[in-house]
Amino acid sequence: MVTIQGTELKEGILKAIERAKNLSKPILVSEVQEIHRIDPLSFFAAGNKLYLGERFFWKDPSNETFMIGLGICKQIQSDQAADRFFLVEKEWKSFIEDAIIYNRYQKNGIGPVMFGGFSFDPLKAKTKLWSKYSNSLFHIPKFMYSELNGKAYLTTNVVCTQHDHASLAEMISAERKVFITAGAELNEEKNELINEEEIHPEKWKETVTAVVNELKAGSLKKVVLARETRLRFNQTIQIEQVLKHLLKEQQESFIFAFESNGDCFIGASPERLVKKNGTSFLTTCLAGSSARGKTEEEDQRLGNELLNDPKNSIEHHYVVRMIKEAMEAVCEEVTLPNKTGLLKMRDIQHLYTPVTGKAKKDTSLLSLVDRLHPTPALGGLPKMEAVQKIREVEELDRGFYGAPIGWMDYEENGEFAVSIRSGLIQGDEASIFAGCGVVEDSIADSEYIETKIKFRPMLTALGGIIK
Ligand SMILES: C=C(O[C@H]1C=CC=C(C(=O)O)[C@@H]1O)C(=O)O
Ligand SMILES: [Mg+2]
Repeated sequence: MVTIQGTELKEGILKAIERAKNLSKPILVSEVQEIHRIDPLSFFAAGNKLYLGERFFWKDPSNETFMIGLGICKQIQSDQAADRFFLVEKEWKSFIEDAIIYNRYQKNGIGPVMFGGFSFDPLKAKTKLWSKYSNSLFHIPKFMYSELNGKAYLTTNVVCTQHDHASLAEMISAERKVFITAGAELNEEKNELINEEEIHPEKWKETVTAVVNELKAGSLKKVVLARETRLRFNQTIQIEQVLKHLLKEQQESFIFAFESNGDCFIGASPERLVKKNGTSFLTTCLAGSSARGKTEEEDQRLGNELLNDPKNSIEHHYVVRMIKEAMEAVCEEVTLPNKTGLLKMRDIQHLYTPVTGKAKKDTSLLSLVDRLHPTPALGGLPKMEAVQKIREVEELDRGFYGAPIGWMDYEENGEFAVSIRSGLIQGDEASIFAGCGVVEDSIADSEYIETKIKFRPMLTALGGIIK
């Protein structure tokens, strides 16, 4: 049983109504309370009735951070392409500027937090597939459960206008009591796949070959090409079931779900784009892939082959080169290990180089997202030329796939992942996405097999592959 005192919230709401009158603008009240641990997935599921379509779920690879948001108290969204990272940051700052915040805990990821992301390329023509997601889209939840190193917190956010009344506090307290004490049951119905359609695989391979030929001839070094598989199930896909599966099978990954207007973008990405804590930044180079072995020996052999494979090494090296340069431009110091490592997930292993840096003063999280996205793990090298090439030749509307997804708090700390190994759930259908780094030595058939492996985590979690 979780008991929550509502005294600060009530006081805050009274103050906020007054402030809203004086400043003629809506005012946010945010209250943080330490609470007993709740299973993060059942908190998400508890929002199923009241907040369906307005929820998010986030877990980091260390399994030390869970953030689950229910309801939307404010949305930041835009389809504008120019300065999109800067504009989101500006709107966020102005939203929290006059906020009344009750938070006595020195932690990142509690209090006012915005969660969301960006599309891969705002200049690519948008299709119906992604009509429910603006090119920049962030939600500030009404209620957020954060679990940080085993401690649990509940943030309640309320936006007050001058026309609101003190009774708002009682309404909010009653609302949160319902889902905090409900202890939601997970729906155990399994999703059953009834149709699977790879979107034009032969054409995709032809594009890969055509791009390889261009790489041999011109100044482009690498282009990441992605494709889609469309799935249909016997019933409305149970998002909780998909998350449950990902949480169990993809523990080394970021796990995210982001609902918008009835659709849900969901995935288990092993790739960190950037994490900020004060002036410390952490980012990751992840590119170059191989299957996992069936036995310990085979797995080690495949890992060693990957570490020594020239084609995969060059794929990886381009990412390291670009990220190092981007970090050096904004950091006092940048640290990289001198040897490439391996990162192993259930279905796949990758070449891996973590990068840490101490940022120069006033380097914001979103300015670094802007600098890094897309790294050559999702775009290519040189960056602008590669993105232009993808825009021209790729059939897929990537939408939020391959782009920054994550959160930022009111002190501007936060974390973004690169949203790969992901899919878009739309009722009883879903699209899943996978891409791979095409370099001069790429062979279309091998890249095709690589994307097949990259579909597996989402396909399995959706119920499309029975283990
Ligand atoms: C583009 C994807 O993966 C990237 C991240 C790691 C390894 C990659 C590769 O080896 O090609 C890709 O660059 C994807 O999973 O859809
Ligand atoms: Mg690759």
